Amino acid sequence: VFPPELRFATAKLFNRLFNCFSSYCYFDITEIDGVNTNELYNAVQVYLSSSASVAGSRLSLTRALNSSAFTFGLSNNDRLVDTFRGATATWEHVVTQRQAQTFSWRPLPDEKRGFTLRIEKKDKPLILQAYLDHIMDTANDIRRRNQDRLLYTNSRGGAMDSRGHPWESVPFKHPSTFDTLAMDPSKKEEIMADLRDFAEGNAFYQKTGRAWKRGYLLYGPPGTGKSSMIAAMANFLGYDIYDLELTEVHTNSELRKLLMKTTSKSIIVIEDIDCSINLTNRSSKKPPNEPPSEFRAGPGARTGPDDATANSITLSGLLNFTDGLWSCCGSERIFVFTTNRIEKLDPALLRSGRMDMHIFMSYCSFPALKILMKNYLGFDDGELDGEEDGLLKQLEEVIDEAEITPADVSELLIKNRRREKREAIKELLEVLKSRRVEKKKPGSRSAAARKKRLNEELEEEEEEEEEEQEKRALESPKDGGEAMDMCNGKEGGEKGDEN
Ligand SMILES: Nc1ncnc2c1ncn2[C@@H]1O[C@H](COP(=O)(O)OP(=O)(O)OP(=O)(O)O)[C@@H](O)[C@H]1O
Repeated sequence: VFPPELRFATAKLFNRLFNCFSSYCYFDITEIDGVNTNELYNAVQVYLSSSASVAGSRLSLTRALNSSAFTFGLSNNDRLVDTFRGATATWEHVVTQRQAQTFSWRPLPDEKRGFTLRIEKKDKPLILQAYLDHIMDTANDIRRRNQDRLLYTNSRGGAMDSRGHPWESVPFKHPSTFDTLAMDPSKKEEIMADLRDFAEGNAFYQKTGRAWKRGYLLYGPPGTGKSSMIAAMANFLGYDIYDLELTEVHTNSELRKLLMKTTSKSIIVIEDIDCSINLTNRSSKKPPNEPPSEFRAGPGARTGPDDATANSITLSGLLNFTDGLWSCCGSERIFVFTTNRIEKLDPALLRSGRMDMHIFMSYCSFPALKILMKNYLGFDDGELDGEEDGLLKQLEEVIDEAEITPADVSELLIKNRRREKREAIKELLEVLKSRRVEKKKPGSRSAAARKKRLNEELEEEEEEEEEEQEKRALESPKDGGEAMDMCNGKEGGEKGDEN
C-alpha cells in the first residue's frame, strides 16, 4: 500500500540508521559496470579461487580459454572469509535476477552478479587500497600461471593481423625444464638464482633507477641446448616467448614497433644473432663514405643477395632495441640472444646492461651426461657407483675428449632406450671411445686448429660476400644509398646521387 517514493525513502532511512550503528562498511563490486565488464570483479573471482579449496561444500568450477588449469570459485550467494594484514574481509557472491525491462546497447546476462566485500570501518583507511592492489596482483599472477605459455613470432614481412598486431602466437608447450636440461648443476643453479632475483627484483630495479630488464647471451656449438635453455627459462618463470625473426624486419622503426607490442613478463629471443644481421666486417676495408661500425647497415647471412638492400636494420637500431629508451616501454622483460660464434659479435652488443650474463653452452660434460642418462634411461643417482667394470668411471674418462654434444648423446640414448640400461651405456661408451680415437689420430686436427681453420674459412666467405655487395652497390647506386640512409638521415635519392 506504500507508494514507491515512500518505500524508497524508508529504505534509505533504514540504511542510514543501520550504517550509523554498524561497525562494518560494505563495497559492492558488480560484474558489469554500466555497459563495461568490471575488471575488479573478474580479479576478485580469480583471487578467491586461490582461497576456496576443494573441501568447500559447493564451489563453481571453470576453465578459461587457453588454460589447462581449473579454477574454483564461490557459488551463488556463498560467503568466504579472507584475512589481510590482520584484518578480516568477508566476501559474499550475490546473484540476483536482472529485471527484464533493463535497457542496454548490448545483451546483458539474465543474472546480475557481484561480490560484496565487508570490512570493519576502522580497517578501511588502513587496508582497502592495499588489499585491492593485492587482489589485482595476485589475480594476474594466478592467471599467468594457469594460462598456457604463448610463443609469438613476427609475421612475415611485418604484416599485421586483423587486430593490427605484428605478432602471431601459438600455445607454447615445450617440455624442457631446468631438471631435464643437461648441464653442470652449479651452473644451472647460478642461472636459476639469477632468473629468480630478476623476477623478484621489482623493488630493487625501482630503487636503483634501472630498467627492469635483463639480457642473456647463450653461445656454444650447435646442439648444446641453447633453444632448450630458453624453453626451460620460460617454463621456470612462466613467461611468454617472443621469437624475433630479424630477417623479416626491414627497418629500425619496424623493430621498435615490434618491441612496443610485446608484453611484460616475456622473453624476447633472437636466435643465431650472427646470422641475422651483419655485425662482422667492422674492421675490414670500408668504402670511403662508410659510417662508423655501430651504424653500419647490412643484410643477414641468411638473407639471399636480393635481400641485401631490403634489410636495413642497423647495429645501432638493435642496440636501441635492447638498451635504448624504447626498451623500457613495459617492464620485466628478458632478452636472449643465441649464437654459435661469439667472436663474430660486436663488443658493443656484449657489454653488461645489454647482455648481462654470458652463458657458455659446452659439449657434454660428465655431470651433464649423468642427467641425460637419468632422463632417457631412467638411471637413479648413484645407480652405477661402485660397479665392478667401472662403467661410470670409464665414461667420465672419455666424455670430455670425445667432444660430443648433448644433442648427439640424446640421439644415441633415444635409439637405445628400449634395450637393457647397461647395454645402452656400453654402446654409448664405445661411441665415445671411437670419437676420442678419431680426434687423436695424427691426421686429425686439434680442437684449436679446427677452430682456427673454421674462422679462416668464415673470413674468406665474408670477404667474398663483401666484395659482392660492393659490386652490387656500384651497379645499383639507389640501393646503396638506402642502406646508408638509416644513419645519415638522408633521402635515398640524395645518397644515390652522391654515389
Ligand atoms: N643441454 C641439453 N640438455 C638436454 N637436452 C639437450 C641439451 N642440448 C641438446 N639437447 C637435445 O638436443 C636437441 C637439440 O638441442 P637444441 O636445439 O636445444 O640445441 P641448440 O644449441 O639450440 O642448437 P642450434 O644452435 O643448432 O639451434 C634438443 O631437442 C634436446 O633434446
